[in-house]
Amino acid sequence: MKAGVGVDTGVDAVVDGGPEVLIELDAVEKVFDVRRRAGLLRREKRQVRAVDGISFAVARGEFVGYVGPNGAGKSTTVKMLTGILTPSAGRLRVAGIDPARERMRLAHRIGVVFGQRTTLWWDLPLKDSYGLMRRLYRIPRARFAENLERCVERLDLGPLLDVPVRQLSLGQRMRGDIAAALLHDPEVLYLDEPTIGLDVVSKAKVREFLRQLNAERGTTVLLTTHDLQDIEQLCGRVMVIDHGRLVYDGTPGGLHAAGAAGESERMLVLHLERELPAVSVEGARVVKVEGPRQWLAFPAGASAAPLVAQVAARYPLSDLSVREPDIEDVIARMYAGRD
Ligand SMILES: Nc1ncnc2c1ncn2[C@@H]1O[C@H](COP(=O)(O)OP(=O)(O)OP(=O)(O)O)[C@@H](O)[C@H]1O
Repeated sequence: MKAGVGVDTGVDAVVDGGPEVLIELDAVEKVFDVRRRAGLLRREKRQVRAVDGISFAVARGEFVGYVGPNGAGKSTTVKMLTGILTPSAGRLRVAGIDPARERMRLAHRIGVVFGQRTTLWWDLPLKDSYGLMRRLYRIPRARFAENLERCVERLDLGPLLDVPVRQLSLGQRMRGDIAAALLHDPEVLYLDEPTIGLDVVSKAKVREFLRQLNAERGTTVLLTTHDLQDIEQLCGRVMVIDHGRLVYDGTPGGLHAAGAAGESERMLVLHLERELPAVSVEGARVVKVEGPRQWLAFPAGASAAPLVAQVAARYPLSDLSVREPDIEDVIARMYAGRD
């Protein structure tokens, strides 16, 4: 492992009167048995080691990013943390509870938001879903009203309360789901891709809400995302998992340093009015041309403004966008930096 890419379980930080540990994994493994057809009659048994000996501790109030490439083992970890899956080996505790053994008791202490799926009732107005949540979790009326009011106000849900969930846009539905996960005051919130597919305004709204939730209420958050900006804007700590193993545990800044083999780059995507040879712009290089569209890479730390000014002055520009580097880019560079 490259120097600076240390894996610190964080356990040291919590002994003797340190912050309270809320999530604790000790050498946790999850192995799936997969059967696949290997001929007409034969079936082959294969094992997939989705989580391969992971140890970490998250203290109360931390906002932690849990990232990694597709298939790295993130969802499997989160499923074990909610009690949906039982670890094959190792020890796991959330708020002192063994999730697989006491899933229902744990449900009162945690909130879960899956970006790709909703926990809301599809045909019911948002507020009816919330009413059902209140009964399901046996939330006292006064507390429910207070929590709902805060979420409605801060997530701009007021005009949406009477709208059936299936009529909500993705961003509206996501805000609705986040509120639903918080009505019972969970101490821990797991968020799986909460900003995926959202427009810039909705992303900003969701991030600001989560930031406040963590700062004001001290809710501990474990965030799975492919969006580097989620990590940079929200997380004090980021853990990178790959092939079921923890390969980085530290600050988001340190992640960049670990991936410093090549400087992080952003992409300026130009839509020209017609097909042209590769443009020539100081401070950026053309990496792809596709019809009237051209992709220009430039250092992530540099401003896009002078590049846009140069292009606009010299070429027939009809539209443009800037693509941020994503977590995969950074992780790929992290590996490239190792021998
Ligand atoms: N129920 C299952 N049965 C068999 N294999 C599984 C099962 N669930 C996950 N896997 C395998 O375990 C590995 C880790 O999957 P997991 O869904 O945890 O990854 P992930 O990091 O969440 O990926 P993504 O970013 O794509 O959601 C993958 O190889 C996946 O195919």
